[in-house]
Amino acid sequence: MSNDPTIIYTLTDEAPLLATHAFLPVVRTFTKPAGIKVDEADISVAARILANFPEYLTEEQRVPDVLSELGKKTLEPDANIIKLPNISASVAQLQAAIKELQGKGYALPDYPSDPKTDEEKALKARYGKCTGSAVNPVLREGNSDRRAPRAVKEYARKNPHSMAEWSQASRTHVSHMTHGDFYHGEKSLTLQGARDVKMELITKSGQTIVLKQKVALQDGEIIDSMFMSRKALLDFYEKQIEDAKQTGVMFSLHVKATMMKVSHPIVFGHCVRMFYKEAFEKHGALFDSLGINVNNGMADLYNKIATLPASQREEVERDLHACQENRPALAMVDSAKGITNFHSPNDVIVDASMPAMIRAGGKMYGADGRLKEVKAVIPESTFARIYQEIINFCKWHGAFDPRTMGTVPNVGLMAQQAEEYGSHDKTFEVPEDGVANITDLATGEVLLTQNVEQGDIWRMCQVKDAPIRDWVKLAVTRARNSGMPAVFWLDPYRPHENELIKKVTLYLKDHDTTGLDIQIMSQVRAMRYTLERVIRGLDTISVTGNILRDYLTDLFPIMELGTSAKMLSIVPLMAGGGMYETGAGGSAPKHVQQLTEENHLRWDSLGEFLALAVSLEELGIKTGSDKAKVLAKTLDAATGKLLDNRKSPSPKTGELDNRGSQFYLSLYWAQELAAQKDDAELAAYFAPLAKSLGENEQKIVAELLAVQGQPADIGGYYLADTAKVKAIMRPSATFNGALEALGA
Ligand SMILES: NC(=O)C1=CN([C@@H]2O[C@H](COP(=O)(O)OP(=O)(O)OC[C@H]3O[C@@H](n4cnc5c(N)ncnc54)[C@H](OP(=O)(O)O)[C@@H]3O)[C@@H](O)[C@H]2O)C=CC1
Ligand SMILES: O=C(O)CCC(=O)C(=O)O
Ligand SMILES: [Mg+2]
Repeated sequence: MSNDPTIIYTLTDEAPLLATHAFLPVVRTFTKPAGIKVDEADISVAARILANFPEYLTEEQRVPDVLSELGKKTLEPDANIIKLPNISASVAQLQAAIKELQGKGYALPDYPSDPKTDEEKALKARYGKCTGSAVNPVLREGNSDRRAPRAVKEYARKNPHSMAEWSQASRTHVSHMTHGDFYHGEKSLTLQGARDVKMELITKSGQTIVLKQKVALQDGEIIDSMFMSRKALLDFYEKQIEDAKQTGVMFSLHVKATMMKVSHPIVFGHCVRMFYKEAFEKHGALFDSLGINVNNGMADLYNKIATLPASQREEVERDLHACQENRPALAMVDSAKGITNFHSPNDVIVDASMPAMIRAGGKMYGADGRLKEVKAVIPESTFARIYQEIINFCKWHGAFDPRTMGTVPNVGLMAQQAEEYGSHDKTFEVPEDGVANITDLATGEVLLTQNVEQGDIWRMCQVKDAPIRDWVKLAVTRARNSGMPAVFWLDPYRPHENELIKKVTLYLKDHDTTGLDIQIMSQVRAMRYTLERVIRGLDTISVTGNILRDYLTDLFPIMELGTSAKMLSIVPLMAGGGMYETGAGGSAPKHVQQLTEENHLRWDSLGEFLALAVSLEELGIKTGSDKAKVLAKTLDAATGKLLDNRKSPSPKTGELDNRGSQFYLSLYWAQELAAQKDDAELAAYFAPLAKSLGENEQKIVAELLAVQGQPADIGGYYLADTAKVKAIMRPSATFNGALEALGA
């Protein structure tokens, strides 16, 4: 290994991966004269599957466990990682990926959706490592700093995106549980001294079932024990479904089955079964025999009944339709294709789906392709209330105006698998009625206890002390650097957050906060306070736990900028390194479809441009490389110019797309470098590129546009053919030649 300063660039999935294949040669061309190495780390879902099953593969097919290696790298002070959004796979996506890999000659075992033997159970658990949010928790060894850079905010002010109107008469609302959910029965404590604990269930009959053998806890760590009652959840669903039917609004369920990969598929499945109650009662045995698990969505059911003889299948379909007749209309994910809210648990992901609904004036698409008012069902009340508050606000004040609204950056507690998002290995569907205890392994002392019933979802969450200290420090630093007030969204009535408040109050004393406006407010008050400021054009930092970090960093960017893809998303790693995420959004599967059908990639790499500039700046500071700093400064200027000149990708085929936008970024970056006075060597180095790209602008754009309008074959979805992707993503011989002239 050389000691050259290195940026590690992740290769992920779908649209971001496609864009990366075009962008990496640009990055390498520009960083080369500063002696910066750019390494690749393939953390795609396909690579993660292959890394997990070496014994099924030939020597040549095996791949190293890049994700684990990258996870280790985040603990080193010189880590500099650009992290693109990756697929957090649902079971259906996992199965599709396995099928594609098998078809490509990788002898992977089938996914056992209904495991019977111990061997099958072990296999399912092994595949489980590749599902859900399997990447981010491994890499996020730091807290989160997400904001709209000034240039991006200014651009949005000058070029406002569409915002639908809100009516005061809108019947759209949020429904959440009012008892029996995680919020209402939560217990929490801060540990005095390190301990090892186990999670056990003492059943009514006196039997002890150890659900988790050992969790090693640190001194000062906050732990919570909470459960969701199955009975309360089912009652809640029944009432909400009926209420939507009676009042004539559409029903839509919003969960986060990707990040909450154990609990939310169960929460989702109960809703689907309740909606189709009569059909499930009638055909329960048949569904079991087919191995149907609606925790994976109705898509799984329809796929499995397709194997039945026609008459039997038709009967089931008739019964499902009969249920629909008596139930409210469902919000659609894709009305043209008849895909409902229940199709797959990861089709409606709450952090993005609720803001999209609010932006659309509180409406979602119905089966007839028209926008309609909805009952947004978010069972867990813990965070659902913020959405009702913003809905109330919009009904009263109307839609937000991107031209005048203030900005809401976020400082989020995230490090070391903080809070709910780190709780998967400590989440259980309770097998029998009993008492669920978190018990000290050495002394037998019961730390937290809950009375639970069969089918309840019980979990333990943790947040370590060091990440909390770091989060408070980051909040103070951001408040100081931005001059904005900072609000900790913490609710003293929630046991966990009450423990956090104690620590926040204490750790704030470690810092000089003179002249800063730092407050602590419960979520609903914090939302109201922030929104009152937002409509007056005032900025407010939200300082939140992990879930609200996720929710708010889609919510506010989608209102302010139209998308969270334009966010700067930094993870200052606690060990001293940095990870730079690109935006806050996901990988938008429909973008790939447009590319393969029409050879147009609408994905906007702006988040990547912003991330790279910060990555270069940090690398410059840490390694004392003035050249890296110049690269950072000029890249920022080029990004500003890209926005001013409106060279972002268009969603429409036949217009400038991701590739065109990358070309303009390269042109402006080269021009900025050639024009700057800080480093004469770099100016001279990039002058010829600036000239050739400038002179050939029309020709390159024409070459890039010429390929659009026809299908493009990338040789796969989860494991595309890299050579094909590179050829498709780099169709301009003139642009490629100009980069190659500098040795790219
Ligand atoms: N950090 C990560 O690794 C994350 C990964 N994900 C994963 O991404 C997938 C999709 O998740 P979903 O919740 O639908 O969120 P997305 O952010 O992918 O989708 C919401 C919408 O935002 C727009 N969008 C997002 N990013 C861009 C971009 N760079 N350029 C242009 N438009 C963009 C698209 O809208 P339109 O085109 O209509 O304008 C898209 O349909 C899932 O697999 C999820 O797990 C999700 C969030 C973060
Ligand atoms: O890891 C994931 O699945 C999604 C992450 C996410 O939505 C976020 O961090 O904003
Ligand atoms: Mg998110």
